[in-house]
Amino acid sequence: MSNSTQKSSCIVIAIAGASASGKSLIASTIYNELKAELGIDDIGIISEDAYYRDQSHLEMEERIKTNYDHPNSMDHELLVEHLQALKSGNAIEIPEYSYVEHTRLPTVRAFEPKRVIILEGILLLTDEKIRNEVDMSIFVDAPLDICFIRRLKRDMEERGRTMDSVISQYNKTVRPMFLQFIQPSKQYADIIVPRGGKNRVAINILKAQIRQLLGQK
Ligand SMILES: Nc1ncnc2c1ncn2[C@@H]1O[C@H](COP(=O)(O)OP(=O)(O)O)[C@@H](O)[C@H]1O
Ligand SMILES: O=c1ccn([C@@H]2O[C@H](COP(=O)(O)O)[C@@H](O)[C@H]2O)c(=O)[nH]1
Repeated sequence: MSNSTQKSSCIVIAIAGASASGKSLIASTIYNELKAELGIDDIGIISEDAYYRDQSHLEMEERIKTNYDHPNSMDHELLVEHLQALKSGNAIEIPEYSYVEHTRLPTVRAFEPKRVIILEGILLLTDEKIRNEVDMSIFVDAPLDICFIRRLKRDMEERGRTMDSVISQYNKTVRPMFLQFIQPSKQYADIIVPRGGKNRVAINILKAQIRQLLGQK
């Protein structure tokens, strides 16, 4: 539960888990289904990936070497600042990130305060400062081989990667950082969702819990 000292009517849900475990799919399913009940202005999704650090000062060959699965690659300070601003009723500007350029774009996404904010990202639960801002935390638990197959397909189709580059990054950083940081952060989850993004029973339970939290605010 949230340790935040600010009194807020905003509920923050964190969805963590391995890359390609189904976090975005669960987030967008909950968003689409609850938006019909709550209204489009009352629920929103924030991706932790938007908070990868800006690397525009680095050459491309340096950017490619960054370990994007280590907690230090994320600007969690800015994410915490943004969550606190939203809870205080202030709008924020979320950075836009390019997986192809490996840096922030010059554009931002304006985001108004909402009653429900769904955060999704691999490293969210590794950071106590983020955990303190969260009302309910979820860990999506899909087998790593399945995640790898999904990631290989997605990164080649959507993120401009070759098969060799996906395999090399997976062996060098994605898998080791999952084992070192992401998997142990499962201990901080309130709910563990097996099988990834299409677990209907889990999604219904999560929606019911969000409604209950809203009723308590
Ligand atoms: N349970 C599932 N069954 C089949 N495909 C899935 C399932 N969950 C996710 N996917 C697909 O796998 C890919 C990665 O899922 P995504 O939700 O984007 O992962 P993440 O946000 O955890 O990186 C997407 O193409 C998504 O549609
Ligand atoms: O420039 C970048 C930034 C991130 N990544 C990889 O993205 C995943 C996290 O995104 P998911 O949508 O949760 O899969 C992370 O594992 C990074 O390795 C990247 O390759 N390049």
